[in-house]
Amino acid sequence: MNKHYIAVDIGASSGRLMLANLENGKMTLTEIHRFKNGFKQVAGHDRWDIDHLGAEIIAGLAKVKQAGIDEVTLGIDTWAVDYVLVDEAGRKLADPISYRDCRTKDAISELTAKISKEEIYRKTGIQFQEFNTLYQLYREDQALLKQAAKIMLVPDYLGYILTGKAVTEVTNASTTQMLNLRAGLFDSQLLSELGLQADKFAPLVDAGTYLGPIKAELRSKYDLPQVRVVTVASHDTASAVVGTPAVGDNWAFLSSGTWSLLGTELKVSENGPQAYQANYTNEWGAYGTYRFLKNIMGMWMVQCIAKEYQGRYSFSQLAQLASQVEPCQQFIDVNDDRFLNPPSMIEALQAYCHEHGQKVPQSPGELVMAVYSNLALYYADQLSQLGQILGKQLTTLNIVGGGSNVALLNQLTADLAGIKVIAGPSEATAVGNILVAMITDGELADLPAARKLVRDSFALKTYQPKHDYAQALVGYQHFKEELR
Ligand SMILES: Nc1ncnc2c1ncn2[C@@H]1O[C@H](COP(=O)(O)OP(=O)(O)O)[C@@H](O)[C@H]1O
Ligand SMILES: C[C@H](O)[C@H](O)[C@@H](O)C(=O)COP(=O)(O)O
Ligand SMILES: [Mg+2]
Repeated sequence: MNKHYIAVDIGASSGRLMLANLENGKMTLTEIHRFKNGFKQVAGHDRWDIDHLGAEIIAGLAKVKQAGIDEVTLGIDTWAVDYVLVDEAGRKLADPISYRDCRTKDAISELTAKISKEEIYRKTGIQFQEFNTLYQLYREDQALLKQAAKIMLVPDYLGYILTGKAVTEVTNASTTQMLNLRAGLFDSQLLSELGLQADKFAPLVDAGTYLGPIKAELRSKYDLPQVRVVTVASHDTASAVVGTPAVGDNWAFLSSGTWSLLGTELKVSENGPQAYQANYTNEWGAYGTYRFLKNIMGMWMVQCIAKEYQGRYSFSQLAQLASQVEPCQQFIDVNDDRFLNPPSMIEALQAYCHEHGQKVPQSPGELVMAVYSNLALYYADQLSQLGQILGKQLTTLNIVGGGSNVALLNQLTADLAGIKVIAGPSEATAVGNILVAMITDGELADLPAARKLVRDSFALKTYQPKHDYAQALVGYQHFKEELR
């Protein structure tokens, strides 16, 4: 492949530009640029620094040019649900508010007093999370919303500032909980509940749509290569699923990053009563698929612990400390709302254990093992529920993302879920981003061919169940019953 592909993958904790090369039927990824992401309190809300993210993309592209590459194809994927309000002149009206901001507290109960949860789920098939765009817009500053010409989801906004072209890519648009499954459009009733018209959003496009060239003024101002921007599966989890090296039909994925997104890929959405009761979501995937998944709190909890130790321990050091601690010494519902954005994760974990009569973790290793153990218990529980809802026997769990680097957690998950775990690639999101651009360019035929390339290119590790945690699993079920 004499073409160069760049993935811009911006997760909640970090962003990266990854350069792909294809030789002898194998893809290699080179990290060109990595930068921190995160939100800060600005003007009364937790906000992302969207200009910083734009500047880091430019900085990464300048490095590509300095490396002697004059022409690239680029895709952008980021976290979901959050948006930028843009005026008629295309200027942002404010920095985007983070989904972890408290402004949407109790918004679901308020909005669903007007239109029932059952009706919203029948229309959209999307999980109820208070941070969904639907509730953010419901709580948005109405004057600012009126002043806005367009609502742009974060990756679409970043594509817009690079090219001047505005679109709304569907994998990420589905996370708003405003897309109607049957119509394939923003639902008119939900829009009217918000006092919005459909043209408040740019036109919907499928993943893999060519967006346009980078603006000439950016190229000259920053000495950048020629850049063709393709709107890929712009929800990072959608790209992660594309990049999952799955084979056959009985597989589940765990996109393990700031969030743990556990689910499987469907050809037809599943928004029946069982899925509704279990709060599973039908986020749209690339190529007409659906990502039937559940959000689990994820490595966010470890990120917070690491931050509270002022970065004294790297993530691998924390995993090493955790490996010296017996697993499953306490039971914690990792999806308890208190863990979404606590002032102190350590205090939240310890208070939870006090309240529920569980052994209180104290040391860094005990805290991280408590998180790993209860993430793995939650994964095991959800895999069982996933199989029941879909009536299928799931035999393999593909773990991708940064969390797939944690051998201890991969093994614990295999043991507790009694399932084969295949770990990697850790940068599956970036890989999936590039695969969609390659399919658009005709460099790859389709999704199965793309996933074969992933299997042929990246070292994957397999973990078979080998330790018996029957007692912990029984204890966890009792703990869950007590929570009800
Ligand atoms: N070598 C490692 N050892 C332990 N944990 C790791 C390692 N590498 C990554 N992680 C975990 O993966 C997380 C980052 O995953 P990543 O997919 O990059 O997140 P995101 O895309 O949400 O920014 C870190 O917060 C950390 O918990
Ligand atoms: C808020 C959403 O649920 C979140 O964006 C999730 O869908 C996601 O994609 C998180 O990706 P990370 O790479 O930040 O874990
Ligand atoms: Mg990510």
